[in-house]
Amino acid sequence: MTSSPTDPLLALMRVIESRLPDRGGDPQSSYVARLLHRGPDAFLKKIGEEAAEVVMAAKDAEHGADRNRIVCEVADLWFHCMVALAHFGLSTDDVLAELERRAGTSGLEEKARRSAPPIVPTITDSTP
Ligand SMILES: N=c1c2ncn([C@@H]3O[C@H](COP(=O)(O)OP(=O)(O)OP(=O)(O)O)[C@@H](O)[C@H]3O)c2ncn1[C@@H]1O[C@H](COP(=O)(O)O)[C@@H](O)[C@H]1O
Repeated sequence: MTSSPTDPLLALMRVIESRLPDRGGDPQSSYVARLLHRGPDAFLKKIGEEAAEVVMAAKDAEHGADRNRIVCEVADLWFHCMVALAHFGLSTDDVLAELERRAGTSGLEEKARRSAPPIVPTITDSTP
């Protein structure tokens, strides 16, 4: 377990999970249940939109606009990603565990490892 029980991300994750269709989430009374009921296309579209809004808020902030808009847009993006995680039976704990796994490994090192050419075994000719 990566997060503590008081972690706001964990608390929100549990609320989102409680809105899953097989947990009785009601699309009439819950935005999350409605998104989950509509299926992946609905929340994946929102993730794309919210990601674009993060970019726009950051570009606006570069030109003097309120930086707090970035916070709001990132919150919307995280929230919709969490809905996607719940749909696929995953949670913020899985993401935090992956980030923990990466801790201490330089991003440059990791990038170099990803783009390294595959190791091809050398075949030695043993015919007499
Ligand atoms: N954190 C959020 C949260 N962040 C954003 N949103 C909703 O996400 C949508 C953001 O979409 P937009 O900004 O594009 O607004 P919009 O144009 O109205 O959205 P669409 O019509 O395109 O869906 C809005 O409807 C927001 O209300 C959220 N809805 C819910 N939560 C959390 O989820 C919990 C459960 O919500 P319900 O399932 O609705 O009870 C809530 O108590 C909150 O803690």
